[in-house]
Amino acid sequence: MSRSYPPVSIIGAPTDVGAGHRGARLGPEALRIAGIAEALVARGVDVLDRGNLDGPRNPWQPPVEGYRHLDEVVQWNRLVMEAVLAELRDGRMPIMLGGDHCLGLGSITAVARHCRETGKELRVLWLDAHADFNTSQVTPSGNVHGMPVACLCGLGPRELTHLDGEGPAIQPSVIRQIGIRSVDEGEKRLVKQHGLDVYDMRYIDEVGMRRAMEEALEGVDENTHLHVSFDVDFLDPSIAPGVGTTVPGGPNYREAQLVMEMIADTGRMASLDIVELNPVLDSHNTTAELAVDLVESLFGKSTLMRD
Ligand SMILES: NC(=[NH2+])NCCC[C@H](N)C(=O)O
Ligand SMILES: [Mn+2]
Repeated sequence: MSRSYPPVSIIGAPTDVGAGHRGARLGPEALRIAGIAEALVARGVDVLDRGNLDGPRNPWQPPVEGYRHLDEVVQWNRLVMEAVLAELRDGRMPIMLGGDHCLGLGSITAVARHCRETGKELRVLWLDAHADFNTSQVTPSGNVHGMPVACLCGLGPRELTHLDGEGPAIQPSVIRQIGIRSVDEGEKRLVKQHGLDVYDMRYIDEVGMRRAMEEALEGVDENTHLHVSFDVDFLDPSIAPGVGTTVPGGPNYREAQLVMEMIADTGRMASLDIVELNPVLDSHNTTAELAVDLVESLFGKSTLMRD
C-alpha cells in the first residue's frame, strides 16, 4: 500500500542542555549519517534538510533552584518552536532531530499552536521509558529533559509554560505515553494527579502492544494532527544502547516496529521528534540506524503481506 506524504523538513537541534550526559548534541549528525533523508526519499517523500539550529552552548553547570541550564533551555526551545511553526505554516511536516527531550517543549508548543490556528485536534504519542513529568520541586536531577510534559501542561517556570506567550500548550488529555518504565517518586504522584494516560510496560506485557496501541490511537480521525515524540530510550537498551538514560525492559525490535506501523496506518502523523540519541554512548551508530529503520516504518514501510 502506498500513501502520499506531505513534504518533510528536517530540523537539527544539536544540544544536550537539558540532559545529564553530554552527547545528544551529536544526534542530528548521527541520524543524517545513518541516512534519514535518503530513507525518506526512497519512500517517495519530498525532503528538505534545513540544517541545524544554532543555540547556546552547554555550560555544564549544576542545577540552580531545581533547574540545570534554564536560560539555555529556554533559548533552544524558542528556536525549535519558531522553526517548527514556520514549517507547519508552510504546509510541511517538521521532523525535529534532537538533541535531548527538553526540546519536545518547543516542538509541541508550536504544534499545539498550529492546531489551534487550523482547527485540528491534537494527539501526542509520547514514546519513552520516562514520563518526563518532573518539576523543580520533585526532580532528582534538575535536568529539564525530565520535565517537558509537565511544562507543556502548565507545571513549571513561566518562561517554559508560556513559551509562545499564550499559556500552557496542551491539556494532559491530548497525551498518550507508551513504553513507560521509570518514573520518579514525586513525579508519579503528579502523573496521577493530572490524569496522564500512561501505557506502561507492565500494561503492555499484560495486554500486548497491539491492544495498547489501539487504545492509544482511539479517536484519531481525519481532523487529528498526530504528533509523535520518539525518545530513543523508549527502545530496550539491548537494541538501542546509544542513549543517556537507558532503562531495561523496553519494547523489543518487533514491538517497536508494530508501534510505528500502527501509527503509519492511521495516516495522521503530521509532525515528529526524534530525541535523546547519544552517539557518544552508541556502538558504531547502530542506534541511529535503528531509529532510521523505525522512521521508515512510520512512513509506511510495512512487514504486512496481506495488504
Ligand atoms: N527524556 C529523558 N531521557 N528523560 C530522563 C529523565 C530521568 C529522570 N526522571 C529525571 O528527571 O532526571
Ligand atoms: Mn524523554
